[in-house]
Amino acid sequence: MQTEKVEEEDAPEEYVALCDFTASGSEQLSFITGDKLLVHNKSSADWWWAELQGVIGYVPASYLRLDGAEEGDDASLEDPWQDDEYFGSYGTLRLHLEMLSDRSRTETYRQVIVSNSASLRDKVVMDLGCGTGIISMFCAQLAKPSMVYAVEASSMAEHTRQLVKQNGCEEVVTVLQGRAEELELPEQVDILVSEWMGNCLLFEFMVESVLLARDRWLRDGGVMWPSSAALALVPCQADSYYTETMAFWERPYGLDFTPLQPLAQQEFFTKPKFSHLIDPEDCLCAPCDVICLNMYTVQVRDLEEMTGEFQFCVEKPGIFHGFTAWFTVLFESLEMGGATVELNTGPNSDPTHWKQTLFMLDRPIQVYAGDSIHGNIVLRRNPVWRRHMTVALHWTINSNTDDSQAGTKSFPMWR
Ligand SMILES: N=C(N)NCC[C@H]1O[C@@H](n2cnc3c(N)ncnc32)[C@H](O)[C@@H]1O
Repeated sequence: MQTEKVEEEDAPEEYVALCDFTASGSEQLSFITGDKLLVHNKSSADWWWAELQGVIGYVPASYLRLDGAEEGDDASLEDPWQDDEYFGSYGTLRLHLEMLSDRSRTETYRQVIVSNSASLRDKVVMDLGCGTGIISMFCAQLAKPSMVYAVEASSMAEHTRQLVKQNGCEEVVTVLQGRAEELELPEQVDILVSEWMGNCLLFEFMVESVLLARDRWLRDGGVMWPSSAALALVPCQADSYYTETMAFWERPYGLDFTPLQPLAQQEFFTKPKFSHLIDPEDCLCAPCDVICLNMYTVQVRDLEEMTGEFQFCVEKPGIFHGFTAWFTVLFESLEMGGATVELNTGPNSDPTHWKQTLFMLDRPIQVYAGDSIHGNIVLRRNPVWRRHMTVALHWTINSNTDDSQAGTKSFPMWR
């Protein structure tokens, strides 16, 4: 006898919060570490529909663990650094091809070596996260250091050894495979050079490895390349992105699809848009540096939460769709008074593979010349997923034309 399988509505499951979460929109649910949430619907891998003390909303799935499960039970929490996935991705050519094809990035590092070639003579260098070894081979070809330790944790290292030999650099360059902060070097280094910057400067948090290696292997008076880093921010228009992802639903093929707009907002505006190429014309005013890192003094603990204030004066009327961020790094000269080299990934410089990062507000706001937009940005490192962070923006618009408006929004990157 055929019995009809009755689809049981999945009974809600109880999860416990592993860390605090601050909602960035009315459809999300805030909670604090230890809160017990009832998950009613795992609507996507990243966001679940849950209830806390009678209130319902979206919550980030990665912040939760099934109640009663032990720390070790959750395989995905085995490695908060996600090293297998992370170094696995760098064991293939795709990302190295992208980085090597970025001429602005790669030529800047070459220029740093060339303009310091005399001072590099007889120096000991560490190239942290050398990838295919391009920076190390620039050192060996364009200067005469006594030794370059090319450190690479991914399986690319074995190919890097071959490239070093293929290019006649094996006398100077030693490739070491492993995490830089765990490796034993035979000596301290005079220069720690690394290309560690991620989207929005910090994503991947490879910078933590650079700081740990600095503390362990850079000799007193040694040089960090980059020497400093700054995150820039600007209020901006993003009309084409808004039109493509939100306005589109107003009259597609003469139909009214506006009921999908809340979904579009959740899907397209909840996370930052990486690889955004902002047109300089879309900047509503001059950018400002909101976070600055001195690579000699910044500490790993400082990376947990970084806050930057901003005060913008709108230079032209337009639509305030959101904020765009990018970074600049500086390479100080080895010679006193020598020229500093800059790598700027902003809209007025040669484009790089990082492009810029766009943070879309939930709703566009008309602004006028003379309006002020002030507030702050908070980069909060994910307490569970150590390569991820949340970027929270708080702003107030004071206008002579309109009533003042205030807003706040948190963007997970990515967990
Ligand atoms: N955003 C970036 N510039 N990523 C570059 C990352 C490169 O450094 C390597 N890498 C990242 N972290 C480490 C580390 N702690 N130790 C050694 N290599 C590393 C990674 O395998 C890749 O080849």
